[in-house]
Amino acid sequence: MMPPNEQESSFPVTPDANRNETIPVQENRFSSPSHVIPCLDDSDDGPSHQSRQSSVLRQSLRPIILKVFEELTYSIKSQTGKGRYWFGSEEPKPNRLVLNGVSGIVKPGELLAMLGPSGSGKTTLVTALAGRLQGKLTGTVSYNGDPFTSSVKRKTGFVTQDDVLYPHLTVMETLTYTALLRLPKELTREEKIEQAETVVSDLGLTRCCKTVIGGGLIRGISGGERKRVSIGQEMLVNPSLLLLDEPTSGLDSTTAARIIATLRSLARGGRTVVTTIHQPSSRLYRMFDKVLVLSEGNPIYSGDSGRVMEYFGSIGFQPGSSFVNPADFVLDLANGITSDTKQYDQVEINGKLDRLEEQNSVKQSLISSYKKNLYPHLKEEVSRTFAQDQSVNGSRAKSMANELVDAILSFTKTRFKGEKPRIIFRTKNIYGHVGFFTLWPLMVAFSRCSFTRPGWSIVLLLNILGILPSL
Ligand SMILES: Nc1ncnc2c1ncn2[C@@H]1O[C@H](COP(=O)(O)OP(=O)(O)OP(=O)(O)O)[C@@H](O)[C@H]1O
Repeated sequence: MMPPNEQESSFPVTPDANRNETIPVQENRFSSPSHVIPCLDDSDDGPSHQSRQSSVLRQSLRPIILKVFEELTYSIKSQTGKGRYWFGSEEPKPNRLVLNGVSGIVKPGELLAMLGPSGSGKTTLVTALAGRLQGKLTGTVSYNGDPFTSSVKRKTGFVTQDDVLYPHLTVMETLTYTALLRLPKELTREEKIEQAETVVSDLGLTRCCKTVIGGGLIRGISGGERKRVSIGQEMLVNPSLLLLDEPTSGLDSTTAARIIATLRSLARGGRTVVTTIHQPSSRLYRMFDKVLVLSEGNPIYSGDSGRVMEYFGSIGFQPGSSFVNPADFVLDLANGITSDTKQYDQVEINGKLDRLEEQNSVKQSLISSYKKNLYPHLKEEVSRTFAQDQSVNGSRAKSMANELVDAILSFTKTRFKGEKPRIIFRTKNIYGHVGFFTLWPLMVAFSRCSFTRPGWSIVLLLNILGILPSL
């Protein structure tokens, strides 16, 4: 089957555009996932003990209200053009697009899965969202409307594909040391240890908590347990935003389902959870709230997981059977394989070249359909939520500005022994000039929340100009 020509979709709107309600977020707490099968000695933990631990965890949760990424593009220098011309000048290396115009929104309470064939850019995207991508990244990633800062970093958990764990420590030791090192100093040592114990219990690791992690030469816990320890390390700090790269790779379907259910449970507790995943079963797929499908770095679907079949059907791509796993269907499409292409596969008529051309044309058609049908609605939703961000930031900035004005008033009152604050404007004193010219632009910056925007350089300039007359 040749691809339908950039079909105009009858698909109503971007799934989320009409969905005003967010996923019901449970009580804002570190919820103990109900699905987690209790381990042998889990029964030792009394309910009061559990609730006390949960309350410790609840205190550290500061939800990231919204997360937006707009038109994200990432390119790398291709390694192919290494030949040298005469006189040592290097042949220019063409840039290779790894991500091309990726957009999306994830809200607290939601679990987003990024799907795509191997090499489609999932790891690159999740690394970019974690603020750890080196190189040329264009586009905007914002967290509650703000860029990635050290404060966001503290609230973000990132579980990488390759676990980095110390092989000689037991599971309990690993999580306890992580708790002691990463939890805030406001918590006592005992509370930190309790928190590690809660995570061990929540992730069903009680049975192996005294087993060493193991590694190349030392036999230790299983791959699934290892993955859960890595997730546990991030869960310990109770992140508002949890990013995971292939948390289920190499695991059996039951363990994988358990991990995804844990992630969904964490999302329902008020967190924003984003995970990459290779080949989810239909059972796993149903647990996702949203999916983003990538094909060679290009998005071909972004939205509600439950409406993926409806969307592709609306642009002319139907599955071969009605009992297909949606994840298999979209992954085939992302590879440019339709139900009809598979029949060609079996017959092997025109050889590989024809098939490749056809697959490329299917991919191009899907990319164009995304741009035409889904992207405009997504963009609208992004800008609508962005406006909400601005108002949230605005009110936050106003209260910060009020606090700042109060601080200035109390400073001037003590400094000038109760005189009215306008003394700042009259005095030739250096304090007056520095105070006025330094604090006024700062207030402007607060009220406009322009610390990270070009306005900040104007603020700096005003500061310098403000200090000059006093010298
Ligand atoms: N720093 C880099 N240098 C060279 N190539 C890179 C770099 N980063 C990413 N790539 C390339 O970009 C593409 C996307 O890589 P990425 O790891 O994001 O894919 P993926 O979808 O996570 O794949 P997998 O599912 O196999 O892990 C790959 O072809 C990879 O080779």
